[in-house]
Amino acid sequence: MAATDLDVEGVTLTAGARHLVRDVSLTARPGETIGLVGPNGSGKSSLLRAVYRVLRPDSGQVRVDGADAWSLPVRQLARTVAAVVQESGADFDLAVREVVAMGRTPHKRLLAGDTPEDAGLIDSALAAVDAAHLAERPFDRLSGGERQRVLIARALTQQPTLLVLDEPTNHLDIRHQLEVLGALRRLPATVLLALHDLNLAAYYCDRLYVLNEGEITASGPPVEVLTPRLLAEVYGVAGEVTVHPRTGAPQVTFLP
Ligand SMILES: Nc1ncnc2c1ncn2[C@@H]1O[C@H](COP(=O)(O)OP(=O)(O)OP(=O)(O)O)[C@@H](O)[C@H]1O
Repeated sequence: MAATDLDVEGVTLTAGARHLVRDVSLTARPGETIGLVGPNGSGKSSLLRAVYRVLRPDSGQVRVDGADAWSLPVRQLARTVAAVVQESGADFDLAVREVVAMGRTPHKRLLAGDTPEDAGLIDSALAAVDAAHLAERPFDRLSGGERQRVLIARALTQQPTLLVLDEPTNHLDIRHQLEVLGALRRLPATVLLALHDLNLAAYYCDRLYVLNEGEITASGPPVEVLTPRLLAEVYGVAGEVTVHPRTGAPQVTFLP
C-alpha cells in the first residue's frame, strides 16, 4: 500500500495532572495532506507525538491502517511512519548523504550496505528538497533551513506511507517553503503536518484540523474552516478571508 489510513480516535494526552490534548479525533485518508493548525501551546506537537509513537495516549487510540500504532512492532512502524520533528536534537557527526541514508535503515538488514536502489532514493530525496549540492557537507555545519531540508530528505528516503511533520517550513525561505510543501503534497503517502502559516496550510492541505487549548474546534476543507470568526475566536485576531482568483485557495489577510 502506498498510503496509510490514519485514525486518531478520542485521544487524550496528559503530563502529570495537565491535559495536553483532550479527546481528540482525526482522520487522514490514504493520500490526503492534512494540516494541523492552532495557537502556540494548543497541543499540535503533542498530538503528532502520539501519532509517531513517542507520547502514549492516556486514553483513545491511534490506528494505522486499522492496527493500533502502539501495538505494532517498532520495525514495522518505522517502515510505515516517518517523522520530521522540531526537537530532533540531530547533531550528527556525519555527511549529509549519510544522514539521508539513515532513512533506509528500517528497510534493511543489520549492517547491509546501500544498494543502487538505495542510492537512487537518496539522490531523488536530496533533489526533492534542493539539497543535492549539500550531499558531501558535514551535517552539523549546515544552516537551520539546510538541516531542516536534509531531515525532510531523510524522511522521504524512508519511503513512508504516513509522513508526520512538525512545522516543516520552520527556518525555510519562501522558495524552499513552497518547494518542500509542493513535494510533500505530490507524494503518494498520507501526510499529517503542523503548520503555523494559515495561507500555506490553506493552499497545500486537503483538510485542516484546528486545535485550541488541546481540543479540536474546527475541521474540514480550508475554505470552510478559515473564517474571520475562527481567526477571532481561536487566535484573537481580526482578519478577512477571500478566495484567491488564481489559486482558488482561501487567503487570509490579517488586520492588526
Ligand atoms: N512534557 C510536558 N509536560 C508538561 N507540559 C507540557 C509537556 N509537553 C507539552 N506541554 C505543554 O502542553 C501544551 C501543548 O504543547 P505542544 O507543544 O503540544 O503545543 P503546540 O501546539 O505544538 O505549540 P507550538 O505552536 O508553540 O509549537 C503547552 O502548554 C506545553 O507547555
